[in-house]
Amino acid sequence: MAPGVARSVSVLPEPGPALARFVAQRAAAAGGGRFALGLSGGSLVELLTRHLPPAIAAGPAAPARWLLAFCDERLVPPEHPESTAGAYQARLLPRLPGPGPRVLAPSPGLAPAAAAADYAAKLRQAFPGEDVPVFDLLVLGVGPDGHTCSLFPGHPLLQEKETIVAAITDSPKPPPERITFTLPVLNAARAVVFVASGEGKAAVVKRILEGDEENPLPAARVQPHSGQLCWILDEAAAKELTIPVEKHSIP
Ligand SMILES: O=C(O)[C@H](O)[C@@H](O)[C@H](O)[C@H](O)COP(=O)(O)O
Repeated sequence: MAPGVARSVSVLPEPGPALARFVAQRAAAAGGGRFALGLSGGSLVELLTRHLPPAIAAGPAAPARWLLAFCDERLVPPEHPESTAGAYQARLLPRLPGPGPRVLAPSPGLAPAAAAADYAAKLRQAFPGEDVPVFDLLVLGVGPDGHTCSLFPGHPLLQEKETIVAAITDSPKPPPERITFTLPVLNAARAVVFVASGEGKAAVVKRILEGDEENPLPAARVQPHSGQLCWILDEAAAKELTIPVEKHSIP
């Protein structure tokens, strides 16, 4: 693990409520300022839809001061069941107390390279003066192959150092055409939390958290330069770990 990164690993019977509390706590810590939050898709949509509204209702984390963006997006119409932004907008946002967050979503109907450029322009506008947007919190998932966002093992995008949003047209995880934050954005965040559940993730979680590979998996390359890196796992995803973990609590 990169020096200086404060990493915590929490193992809980059910990661959802803990993740929601973590997001709510970080949002509340933003005080009266903006809270810039990036969300990934997949199983996180249901997890956050179910658990974030009650966690927000209980505290001072006002979504009206949030900037909500998506760490990657599948290039399908917003109403398509595979659309990450579409899923959050249909399922999570209506359950947050109004007025809701400012949403930064990719523009639909563009070709991959144009969609990436358009989303990067939106980010630059939302983070004026920042070469690389600095999010307060990024919530990421991890695939069984170690991908995160739409950054896949062995893909040239892992070497991307300049652009903040890249297009991929050969995603091994369907649909094939996507856009994604690049590693510079992920590693600029003040805090990153990964969530992984289920036995199917146990082997890759062990590789990422305990391995020291010459060619690290994409999720293992997420080492926020000045921030906090948290992993929230259920017992099944953590079952192959030998490192010390926090049981039943998050930092
Ligand atoms: O839109 C996506 O596909 C995600 O951003 C992707 O990176 C996801 O987080 C992982 O594939 C894990 O997905 P699950 O949590 O559903 O296993």
